[in-house]
Amino acid sequence: MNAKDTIAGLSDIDRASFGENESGRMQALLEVRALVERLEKPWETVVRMVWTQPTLLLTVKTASEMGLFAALSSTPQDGKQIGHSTGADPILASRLLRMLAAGAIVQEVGVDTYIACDFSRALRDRQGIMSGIHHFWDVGVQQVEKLPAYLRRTGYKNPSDAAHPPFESIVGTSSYWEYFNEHPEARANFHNFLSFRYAWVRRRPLCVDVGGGKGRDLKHLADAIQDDKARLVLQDLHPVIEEAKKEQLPPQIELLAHNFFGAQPCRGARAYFLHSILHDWPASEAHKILTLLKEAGKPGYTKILLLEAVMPDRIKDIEP
Ligand SMILES: C[S@@+](CC[C@H](N)C(=O)[O-])C[C@H]1O[C@@H](n2cnc3c(N)ncnc32)[C@H](O)[C@@H]1O
Repeated sequence: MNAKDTIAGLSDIDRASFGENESGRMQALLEVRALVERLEKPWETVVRMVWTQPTLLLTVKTASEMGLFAALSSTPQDGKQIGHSTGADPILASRLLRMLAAGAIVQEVGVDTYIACDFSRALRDRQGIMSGIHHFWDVGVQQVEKLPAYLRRTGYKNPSDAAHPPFESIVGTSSYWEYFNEHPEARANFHNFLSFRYAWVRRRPLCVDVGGGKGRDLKHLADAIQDDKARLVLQDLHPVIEEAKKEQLPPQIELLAHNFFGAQPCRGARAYFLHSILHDWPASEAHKILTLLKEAGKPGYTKILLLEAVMPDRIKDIEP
């Protein structure tokens, strides 16, 4: 097959090509990323990292706040019309729309003419997937800016003091969770964003989701097992549990404010589940969290289930 045919074949592939085959879709994504790395020249890679991606990110943030995604529809409109309907300078609206079209976030259908696409429609909802972009502004931007200087200052010592993490010096509070106590809107952005993550589902009659956020995983578990007698317990810090109460979770999910550095009140569970918890803590704190769960569990019966993204020793061993 020549290069032209190969490229034509690639453009026929999209998410729908894989149906329910999630692993096939992930495998294709890894292949495509590897293809980009093989094709890109170093200059192009750096441009993508320092210009294209940050610019796209700030354009999406600005477009959301301007109401630009809400102004788009399936009827083609030019930048001027869209600018007028949002109250923005039409020239600025056109410039942002061109950037969004280049990033495949809106669809360009003619010169300076655009329509909404599935992704831009999803971005209309401030509490939807867009909350991830706002979350990055809440706590990500400062880290991008200040972490290199922090590490330089500390002589490139691996951060392992849970009481004084880099976050404290960069953002000013001792942890994300402290920061969220002082900024409930930032906490809402974080948990709204997490609600979109893939869910963990296993058939177990009793599960305590430790640091389970607003209950996304337990809700999927409850839906999957369809057993309203299964006792499922959602635990997180008090303010998060208060947020979870607004989520209309299935009735068999009990909500319990609990700090995982204290003795586990729910004893002898079939499973204690920790999704993206341990990576937030140095080894000594992770050890403490697990020890408390081990003490609460029933020997030979209880399982502690960890779901974490783990870097393989070699990048080439990444599994979809
Ligand atoms: C990265 S989030 C993961 C949330 C959820 N498991 C998920 O996968 O969507 C970490 C969670 O740990 C919670 N958390 C942080 N410190 C905690 C503590 N000391 N006790 C209980 N939960 C805590 C946070 O509120 C947050 O919901």
